Amino acid sequence: MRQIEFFDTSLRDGEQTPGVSFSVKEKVAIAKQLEKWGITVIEAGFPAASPDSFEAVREIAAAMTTTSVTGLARCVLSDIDAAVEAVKDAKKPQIHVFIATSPIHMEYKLKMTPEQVLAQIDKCVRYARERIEVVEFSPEDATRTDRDFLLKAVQTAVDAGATYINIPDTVGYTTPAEYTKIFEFLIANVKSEREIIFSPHCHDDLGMAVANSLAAIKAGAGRVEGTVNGIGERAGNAALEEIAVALHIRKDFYQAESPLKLDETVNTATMISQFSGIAIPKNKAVVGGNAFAHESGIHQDGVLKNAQTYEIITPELVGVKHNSLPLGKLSGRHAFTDKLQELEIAYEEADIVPLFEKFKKLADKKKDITDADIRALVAGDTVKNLEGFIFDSVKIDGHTAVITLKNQEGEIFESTGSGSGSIDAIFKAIDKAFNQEVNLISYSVDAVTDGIDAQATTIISVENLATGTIFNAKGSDYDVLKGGAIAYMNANVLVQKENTNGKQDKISAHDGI
Ligand SMILES: CC(=O)SCCNC(=O)CCNC(=O)[C@H](O)C(C)(C)COP(=O)(O)OP(=O)(O)OC[C@H]1O[C@@H](n2cnc3c(N)ncnc32)[C@H](O)[C@@H]1OP(=O)(O)O
Ligand SMILES: CC(C)C(=O)C(=O)O
Repeated sequence: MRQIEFFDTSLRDGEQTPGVSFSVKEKVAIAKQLEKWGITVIEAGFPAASPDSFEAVREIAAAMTTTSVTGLARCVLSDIDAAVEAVKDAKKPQIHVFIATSPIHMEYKLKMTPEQVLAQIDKCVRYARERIEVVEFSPEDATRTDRDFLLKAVQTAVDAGATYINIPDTVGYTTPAEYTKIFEFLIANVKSEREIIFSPHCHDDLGMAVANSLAAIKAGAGRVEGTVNGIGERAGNAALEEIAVALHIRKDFYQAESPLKLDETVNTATMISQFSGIAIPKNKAVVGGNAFAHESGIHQDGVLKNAQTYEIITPELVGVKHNSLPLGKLSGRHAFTDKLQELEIAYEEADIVPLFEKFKKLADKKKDITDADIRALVAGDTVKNLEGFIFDSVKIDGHTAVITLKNQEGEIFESTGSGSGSIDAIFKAIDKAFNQEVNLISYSVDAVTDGIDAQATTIISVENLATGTIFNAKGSDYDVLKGGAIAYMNANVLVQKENTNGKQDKISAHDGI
């Protein structure tokens, strides 16, 4: 099996992400984590860019024990001097020299002829190689470079002493099939006595950075460049964690493996996200929050029976403790009962159908169903056992409320009330529906779950004016008004029962609901 070298440029190209700037201390901490992860070479910065860039590369070079450290330099002697000075104390120092070779870059940016560019490559790679043994050369914008000129540029660098040839897709322009041909062409035609190692360096402008990098590996590249979480200039670079996991999962196809300790992947990704301030998208491959979450009923059922039905990557592989089956409107009964068991909620088989229906109604309105939601849903469900009315809906129009109640025969009662505010109007509507003398003693609302769409529990105390008995009742819903209406209706049901069955002792919320 071929071992692919992993070259991480999170601290150089990754820091070119608009808005990202790592402190020297952060860079050293990241480099230590990259070494723990198993990265072969860290491009620690562009030493000529600023004193801090230089200092970070110097400190990282001194701190690494097994990982190679390189610094980027233009084909400018003073840049190479700065890079050499910064990496020279590394146990395994390298230098990375680049110059653009595409017509547009040569003519408009460098204002150099192709011959001048070739002469500069020869001079600068030789200069670097006289100072540091391992030199990498990059013909910038290689994928928009004329193939024959690209071969000349690469051959010039190899003849001048470069060991590594990096073929950057600087503007994310290439495709897997085209990039494959470029690598096959160069590998077949570059002449050297020494072993030359080729690498892809891909940007994600067309969303193909990882696919292009993998295509290059398949075509014979022995090293791959990229960043953690794919951070980098514009749309970013190829995400190294995705490449490493793709090699691992599709060993059968790539016949190549990464040196990474994959169970350090999530730790590394989290650190980069925290220090860069760039959040990891939930749906990102390998390290996104949803990478091991199964939402829909058919998937959840499959995963409960055998995780491999819908999981090609085990969460443990990349350092995640376990997968998750978040409950939502697309969940099925298997996942719902699994959650009741996980939360150790006792239930009768007969409860499952009505509880599940209630859960589905809640899930239609609330995106993230949390454990607390499930507990509140099950606790509040006892209202169905009460005789009399079941709350159906509430509509508010200004200070007027229209409530709908259903009795056990399925008959619908609508009642309207007006008040000084929404709650007052709802309670007046319920008073009318029950037509009994009730005095509201206290009313309080508590958020019982997280988020702006959290469920709230309303706790109500009322006095039955006919008997003087105090009743407590509660109601839970994601809609505070509806929760209040349910609580007040529950209290009224208790009052109605007493008026029908004779005087009761004071009834607490738990007794009542
Ligand atoms: C594709 C990539 O990611 S390349 C890496 C990008 N990274 C950076 O740019 C690092 C941060 N950069 C910097 O701090 C600065 O740009 C510096 C210190 C490198 C240079 O700053 P300045 O000397 O002020 O030049 P400036 O950035 O304005 O322009 C770049 C100059 O380098 C030249 N140049 C660009 N690339 C190369 C190269 N590979 N080899 C030689 N010259 C180059 C440009 O033609 C231009 O030259 P000019 O001044 O004669 O027109
Ligand atoms: C310097 C090179 C490797 C680069 O970052 C690019 O071309 O994107």
